[in-house]
Amino acid sequence: MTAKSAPGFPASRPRRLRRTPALRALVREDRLSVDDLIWPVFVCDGDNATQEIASMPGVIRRSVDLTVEAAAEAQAAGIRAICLFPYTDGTLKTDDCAEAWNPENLSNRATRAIKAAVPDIAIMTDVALDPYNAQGHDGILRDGVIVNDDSVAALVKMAMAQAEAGADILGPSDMMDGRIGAIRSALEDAGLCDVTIMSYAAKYASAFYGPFRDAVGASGALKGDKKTYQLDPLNADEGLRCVARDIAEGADMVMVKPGMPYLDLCAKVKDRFGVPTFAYQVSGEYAMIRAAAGNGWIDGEKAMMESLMAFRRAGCDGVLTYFAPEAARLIRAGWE
Ligand SMILES: NCC(=O)CCC(=O)O
Repeated sequence: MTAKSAPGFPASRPRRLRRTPALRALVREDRLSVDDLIWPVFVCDGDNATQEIASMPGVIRRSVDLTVEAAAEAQAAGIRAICLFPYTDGTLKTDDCAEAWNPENLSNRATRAIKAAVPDIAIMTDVALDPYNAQGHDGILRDGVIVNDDSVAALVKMAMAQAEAGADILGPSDMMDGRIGAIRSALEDAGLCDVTIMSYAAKYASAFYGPFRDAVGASGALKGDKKTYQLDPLNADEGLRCVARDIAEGADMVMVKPGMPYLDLCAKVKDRFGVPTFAYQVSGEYAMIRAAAGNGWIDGEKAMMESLMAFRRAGCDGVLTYFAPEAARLIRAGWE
């Protein structure tokens, strides 16, 4: 369209509109706003406790009390939503993953505490069994096989405990078949019809999740890989079919994950379905930018902001990013 209607040189000199900051601002096609950011936070046990995560410099785990403080600070910075990830002690990991639906588990305690103190920030929770699974998988493993339907039954119990704790957005990240429909009907049956679901709909089997597994204490536990449930990085059509299915089953929002290597999927999802579309800029993407910046190889702030703008350009309504507090600060300071 643009190419067909564009006049040739010298009638068209696109650099005319790039000459000054004012002209560039006038014709800028999109904006990155603090409203677009969801901040993933890691929660650990203890009081007034923080723990560093070696593979994610600048990211820490916080005890529930400090997570509440961080949520209040995030809200003051304009961030609308945080996403909770618990670091689960090894002694609580079992083959049946029962800690996942304990109403008093770390994630549910954090949700209640944040809701009580910072009621306006949206809380997203992670629905997947891996933090609670002695086998490190997102589903239940039997005789070396991830069993789909029993995993879905466990995920429903987990999702319901999170919804009852006050989560605003459930984020099923497990990639089992049929979990969105099962969670949606359980919510309806329980009268929790306003709880939203952001489905990790197109989640790829990716090497970029490595630092996250350190952050939630799952790296040691995982045996094998997740290729029987997460998507093959070469499959775009299959990703789109999963998105279509999850929307049909009751997802309010969908996510593509990881983010930067899968921007093509983000654009296709938004174009094809027109639903609220999010990307997860995952731990490995964060770690790469931080590591390169830490070595002086790239300008960390510029690379971070450019990476986040790319999600908007690709059509995403928002992005889950560990950079959220830093990006919020720069956006509010008028970053261009
Ligand atoms: N279910 C959440 C994740 O797997 C996050 C991955 C990452 O940040 O690497």
